[in-house]
Amino acid sequence: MAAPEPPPLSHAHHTAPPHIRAIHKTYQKLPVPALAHDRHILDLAAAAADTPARQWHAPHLKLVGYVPGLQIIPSLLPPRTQRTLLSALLHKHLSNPEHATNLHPHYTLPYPSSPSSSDIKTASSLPKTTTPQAAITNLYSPGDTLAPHRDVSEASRAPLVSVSVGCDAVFVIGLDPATDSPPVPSSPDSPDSSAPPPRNPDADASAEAGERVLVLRVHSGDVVVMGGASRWAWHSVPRVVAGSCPGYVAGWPGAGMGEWAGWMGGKRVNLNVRQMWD
Ligand SMILES: O=C(O)CCC(=O)C(=O)O
Ligand SMILES: [Fe+2]
Repeated sequence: MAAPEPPPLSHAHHTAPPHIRAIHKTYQKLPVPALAHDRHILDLAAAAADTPARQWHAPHLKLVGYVPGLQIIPSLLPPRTQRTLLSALLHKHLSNPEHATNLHPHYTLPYPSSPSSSDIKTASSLPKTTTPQAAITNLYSPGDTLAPHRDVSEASRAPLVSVSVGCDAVFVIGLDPATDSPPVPSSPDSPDSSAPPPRNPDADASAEAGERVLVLRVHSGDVVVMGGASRWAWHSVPRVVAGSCPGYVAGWPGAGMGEWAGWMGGKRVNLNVRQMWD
């Protein structure tokens, strides 16, 4: 599904539509225990543990209906690849002062040895829909949020590829009925239709009003691909869930890190891969 025309760069300054801002606020404030039971959140890991009732789960699931073109690939990166990716990002690339980040003025860290280039190659075996020409590394702690926005700075319509490592997060994504054209329903034969979206009466009512929003719990190793109409969709991260980091990430990078041991146990890293030009 090809993405529509990119919005003009000036749209980077637009404010998110009210329904996206309202949903973002709701999940920013929801108590942690309530998150686990919230019936609007699509949690593919929970669904996988509950397969008979949730036949729509598939290893390479494409969801259509709420946000067309959005692809969610649960657990694409195996644990070893996630750890290699962390070493490549945090020890090799971001440790280089030439890649000035907002962390550099505050920290001088002892870095362990960098992964070899063959390890990095393995870590970058991501969907081939996008030629990686730029990437953003977002580093979150519980309490951090990413406000609703659209990524409109790229001249290419190629999908955004978003990789999660560490603590779980709530990811909100939706279209603006005032400016986004209505989604094209998929034909019964299209691969997208193999996975109907979960039923949710409230969400259906809001979807009828054109307010198509998906609230997703993303886990370590998941990859979200924003192609088609979802390429220019509004999205946000209202929540990073404390205490949800898997042990194999919390234990990275291993022994000998002194006070930094276990540091990743309270973090989420998002690698947002982009193609800038066609
Ligand atoms: O952290 C995420 O999952 C999303 C990051 C994002 O939307 C961005 O970097 O533009
Ligand atoms: Fe974004």
